[in-house]
Amino acid sequence: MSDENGARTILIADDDRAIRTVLSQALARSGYQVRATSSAATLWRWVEDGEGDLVLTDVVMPDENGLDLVPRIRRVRPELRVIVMSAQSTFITAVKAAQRGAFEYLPKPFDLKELLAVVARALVPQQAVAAPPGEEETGERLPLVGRSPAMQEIYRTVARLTTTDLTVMITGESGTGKELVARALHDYGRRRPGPFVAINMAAIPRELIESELFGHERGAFTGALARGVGRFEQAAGGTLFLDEIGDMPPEAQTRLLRVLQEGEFTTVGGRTPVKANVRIVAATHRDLRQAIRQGLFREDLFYRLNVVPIRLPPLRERIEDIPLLARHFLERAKAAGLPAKQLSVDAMERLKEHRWPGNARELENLMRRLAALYPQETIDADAVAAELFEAEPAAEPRGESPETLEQAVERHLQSFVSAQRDGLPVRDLYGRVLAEVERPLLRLALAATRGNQIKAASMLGLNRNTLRKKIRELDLPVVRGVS
Ligand SMILES: Nc1ncnc2c1ncn2[C@@H]1O[C@H](COP(=O)(O)OP(=O)(O)OP(=O)(O)O)[C@@H](O)[C@H]1O
Repeated sequence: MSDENGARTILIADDDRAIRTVLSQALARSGYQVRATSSAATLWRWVEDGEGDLVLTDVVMPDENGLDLVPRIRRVRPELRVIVMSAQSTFITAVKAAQRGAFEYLPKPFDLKELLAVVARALVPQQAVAAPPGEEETGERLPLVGRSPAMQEIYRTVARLTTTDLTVMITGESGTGKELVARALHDYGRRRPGPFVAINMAAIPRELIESELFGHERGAFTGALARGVGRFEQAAGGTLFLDEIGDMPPEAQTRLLRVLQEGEFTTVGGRTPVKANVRIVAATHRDLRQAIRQGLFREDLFYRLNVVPIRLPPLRERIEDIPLLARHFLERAKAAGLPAKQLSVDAMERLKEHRWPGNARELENLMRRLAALYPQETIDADAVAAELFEAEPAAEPRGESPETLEQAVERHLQSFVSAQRDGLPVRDLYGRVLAEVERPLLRLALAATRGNQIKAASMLGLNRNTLRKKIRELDLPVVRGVS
C-alpha cells in the first residue's frame, strides 16, 4: 500500500489527540504516510478496506479495546503487523498483546526513537506468518509487580517467550524473582496444561542429582530399592525449572548436555532411551561466565541453556518499583490473615534508601513482619528503620550488608556514568576506570611484598617489565633498595 513514492502507510488509533499528533509528526518526518483516528471502528474500517502497511493502536479507546482488535486484524490481514501501545503497562497487558498476535508491545510513555526502531522492524517483510494463537490466558494468576523500565523490558521478553518453547536462562541476585519469572513463563505459555516441575541443584546432595533428574532403575545404586521417577519424566509435557544451575556437579552437567543435544535421556542404571519432552528454564545467581573460566561449568552446556537470557536487576537498581511491591506484599500479608496496613510517605522514602541485598524477598519479609508486629494501621518511617536495623546481620555494623567486589565497583561507577547523564561529556572512561582498579591493586601487591617487584609481579601474574611500566604510568611510589 505504498504511495507512488514508495512511502509506507501507518495506521494510528489512539483517543489521545496529543499522542496522535506527536506520532504523526515523528512518522511523517521519517518518511511514512500516516492516517490517524481516535476510534477503533475507523481503524477497523481502514483495515477491512485493505489500507495501511502497519497498525499502531492504543488499548483503551472509547468504542473498543485495541487488544480485542488484534486477533480480528490478524485474521483478515495476516500480513499486517500490529504494534500495541498502552499506558496500562502491566505484565498482563504485555502477555495479552503477545498472545493475541501483536508484533510488539510498547508501554507508554515511550521513547520516540524506540518507537521508530520498532516501526522499521515491523515493516521488514515476514517469512512465515504465525497464526494468532487460539486459546489464551487472561486470569491474573501470578502477578509480576513493578513498572520500572527494567521490569517492562522483562515483561516484553517473557510475553514474547510465552508463544515459544525456547530454553531460557534467568540470572539475578537471590530474591529478585527468578522463580516467579520461570513460573510466569510456564503459566502463560503454551505448556500451561502440563506440569511445572522445579528442582534446586543447591538443595540436593550432589551424588543424588542425576537420579533426581533422570530417575533410576531398581538396584542402580545402594538404597535404590525401587525404580525412581526423575524430574524429566515428571515434567513431561510441561516445564522443568533447573534452579541454581551453577551448582550442578560436572557429571550431571555432562549428562544434561547430552540430553539437550539428543532430546532423550536414560535413567541411572537404565539402558532404554526415553524421549525428553520438557521446556527447560534454568536460573542462577552465580556468574556462570566466571564459573566457566574457573572450570566449574561446561561452556558448551552454558550455550545450550543460554538461548534466551533474562537478567533480573537487583531491587536497588529499580527503586521506583518499591512502592508498588511494598503495597503488593502488604496485600499478600492481608490475604494470609494478617492485619491490613499502609505505609506513610516517609516510610516509603525510608524503604527507597535501603540497599536491599535480599531484594524482593527481603522486602516481602519486612512487610510481613511489619504487618504482624506493628500495632498502628499506618506504618511510619521509624518503624521501618527499626525493623531494618533489627534484621541486619549482627556482624555487620552500621547496617550495611556485605558487598561483593562487583557490587562495590558498580556503586562507584555510578558516579562516573551519572556525569554523562547530567550532560557532562565523559571520555576515556574505560582507561580511567581500569586505572582506578589497577592503582590500588598494584599498591597493595607492592605493600604485601614490601616493595619487592619480582615477588609482586609473580603474585599478580604480570611480567616484571610490565609491572615496572605500570608503576611508572600510574605514578606509584616505589620503595627503593628493596626490589
Ligand atoms: N516482581 C515481583 N513481583 C511480585 N513479587 C515478587 C517479584 N519479584 C519477587 N517477588 C516475590 O519475592 C519472593 C522471592 O522471589 P523468587 O523466589 O522468585 O526469587 P529468586 O530470584 O528465585 O530467589 P532465589 O535465587 O533465592 O531462589 C517471592 O515470594 C516472589 O513472589
